[in-house]
Formats: sequence, structure tokens, C-alpha cells
Amino acid sequence: MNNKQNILVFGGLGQLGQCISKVCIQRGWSAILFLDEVEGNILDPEILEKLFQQESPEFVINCAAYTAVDKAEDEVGLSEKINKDGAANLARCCEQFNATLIHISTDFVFEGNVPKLLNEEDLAEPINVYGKTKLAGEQEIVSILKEHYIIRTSWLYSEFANNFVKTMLKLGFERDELSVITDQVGTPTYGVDLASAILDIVESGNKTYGTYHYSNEGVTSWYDFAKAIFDLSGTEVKLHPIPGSAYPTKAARPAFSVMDKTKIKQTFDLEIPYWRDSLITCINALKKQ
Ligand SMILES: NC(=O)C1=CN([C@@H]2O[C@H](COP(=O)(O)OP(=O)(O)OC[C@H]3O[C@@H](n4cnc5c(N)ncnc54)[C@H](OP(=O)(O)O)[C@@H]3O)[C@@H](O)[C@H]2O)C=CC1
Ligand SMILES: Cc1cn([C@H]2C[C@H](O)[C@@H](COP(=O)(O)OP(=O)(O)O[C@H]3O[C@@H](C)C(=O)[C@@H](O)[C@H]3O)O2)c(=O)[nH]c1=O
Repeated sequence: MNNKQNILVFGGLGQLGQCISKVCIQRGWSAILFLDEVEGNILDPEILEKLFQQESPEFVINCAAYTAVDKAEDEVGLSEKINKDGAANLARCCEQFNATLIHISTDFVFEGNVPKLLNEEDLAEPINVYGKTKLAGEQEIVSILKEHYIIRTSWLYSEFANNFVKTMLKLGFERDELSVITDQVGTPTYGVDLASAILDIVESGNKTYGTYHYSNEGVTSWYDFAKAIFDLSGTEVKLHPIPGSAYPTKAARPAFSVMDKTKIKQTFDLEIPYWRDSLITCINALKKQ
């Protein structure tokens, strides 16, 4: 990596931002600035313009997002502002200041009603507000800026911030029994693996811009994922498989959102770990905390 390449990370203190920071430390990358939601508020064009002027970034990584899937159903305006308008603001600055944007999106842009591997050309038809606003953000970027990589990922977890793995470990510690749904199927993604892939793309110099899918390898349900979390962490809890209808949530979620990763693997020559192997890595990292 050429350490002169300036990189700005928006949402730098969120889950994925912290994963990127971890991998940067491992790789000895230092020309990278992690911005919180105040100093790098993607809703404030003035702040953004100043930052871009001062830093002249070569790459911008957008990890900033509104990610509260159920709450988004009640906070449509805020979700749209952050996920759509914020993404557009960054794309405009990248266009003006000649930067490349790496933007993170989600499997929740898909309806997920067919058990078929989803590729980048498949029709995106989100079924909840979060997914709709993330798709709108993608569309803004595509219309404003050629030099972009949009990376859709799914079921992100890590040792940082809040995520399903940490929620399960907390609930497993507090309760004797837990019920988790079996009829939503997808692939977990260890944030540190995704962070490595993002930095590999930066490092590659490969300018094949466009939309890509990235998750870990394999397929699972939330129930099987929870089972693996408890087995691998040695947490004793009675786990009940239930249908989604027995766990009503404000937002609907895709029943099947397993993504095809052929394009990202072939374009950038990436090897992707199997989800269970990465879960072991994450649980070991959590044990060391
Ligand atoms: N988490 C998941 O399971 C998945 C996430 N994704 C996508 O991956 C990306 C990273 O997600 P993840 O790291 O888990 O999300 P987090 O919610 O952990 O991080 C998002 C960060 O964005 C910040 N933020 C919110 N509003 C603004 C703003 N106006 N300006 C700047 N920063 C802001 C948040 O700050 P604060 O907390 O203070 O509000 C938070 O630090 C997102 O694009 C998300 O949509 C995709 C698939 C799965
Ligand atoms: C806590 C809990 C959840 N569940 C179910 C609810 C839900 O369908 C599923 C996952 O729960 P969560 O609410 O933690 O996950 P959720 O917020 O839906 O996760 C999504 O987040 C956004 C940001 C994305 O982009 C998606 O890829 C995906 O990771 O597990 C249970 O069945 N039992 C439980 O005890």
C-alpha cells in the first residue's frame, strides 16, 4: 500500500469503521482518517467540502449509515436523509474533488422471496424502510459518480459495536432459554474480513467500478447462526427454533438473501473465509477483550 494515498472513513467509529481501523493497524496503514458523526457529518455539505479541501482524499469509504432496521419504520425521514442524501452528498464531493467512493450497502435491498443466489444484476425490491433508503443511496451514487464501488454485505458482526453475535452472547448470559427464527436464511459477514477486502480493493489499483456482493462463504439461518455462537463460545442456553411468525418485528426482513460473490472474488482475486471459521476468529477476539 502506498501510504501517501489519503483515505477518509465516514462512520469511522461504527462497527465496520472499527474493523477497518483494526486491519489498518495490522497492515501498518497510517494515511487514513476515521471520522465520527460530528466531524464527518455526511448531512452537512459545508463540513464535507472543508474536509475534502483539507485532506484531498484519494479514497473515501462510507460506513456511515442509519442501521436500526425496525426503528427505521418509524423514522423514515431520518433514515432517508442518512442513507440516501448522505450518500449523495459524499458522491458529489468525490466528483468535485476527484476521489473514489467505496460505499457499503446491504442484502436488505432484495425482497428475498425466492431461494436463489442473488447476483449484482438481480432486481432490487426492498421490503422495509431501511432497505428502500439504502437502495436509494446506491442509486444516487450511481447517478452522480462513475468512480465508485458499492459493496453490498449481509448480517455483519464483529467484536465491535452492536451486532447479532454480541446480542446473542449477552442474552445467552442473562437467560436460560432463547427462541430464534429458522425461516430467514442468509450469510453472516465478519466485519474484519470485509474490512480486509475493502483495503485489498484500495490496494489493488483495479478500477473496475460498480456494484459488488460480499459476505462470508456458506449459508445459514439466524437459528443455526445462534446455535453456532453458543456452541463455539461454550454458552449454555436452551435454544428454541421458531418460525418468523412467532417473532413479530416492526420491519419485514427478506426470507432468503444469500448473495453470489463470484464477481468480487474474480475481479479482485479475493479469497473469502467460510462463515463458521470467521465466527471462531471473532469469538476468540471477544474472549481477549
Ligand atoms: N450491521 C449490519 O448487520 C449490516 C450493515 N450493513 C451496512 O454496512 C455499513 C456499516 O454498518 P455498521 O458499521 O454495522 O453500522 P453502525 O450502525 O455500527 O455504524 C454506522 C455509523 O454511522 C454513523 N452515522 C450516523 N449518522 C451519521 C451522519 N449523519 N454522519 C456521519 N456518520 C453518521 C453512526 O454514528 P451514531 O452511532 O453516533 O449514530 C455510526 O457510527 C452500513 O452502510 C450498513 O448499512 C450492511 C449489511 C449488514
Ligand atoms: C434478538 C433476536 C432476534 N431474532 C431474529 C430477528 C431477526 O429476524 C433476526 C436478526 O435480528 P437483528 O434484529 O439482530 O438483525 P437485523 O437488524 O435484522 O440485521 C440486519 O441489519 C441490517 C443493518 C442489515 O443490513 C442486514 O444485513 C442484517 O444484518 O433474528 C430472533 O429470532 N430472536 C432473538 O432473540
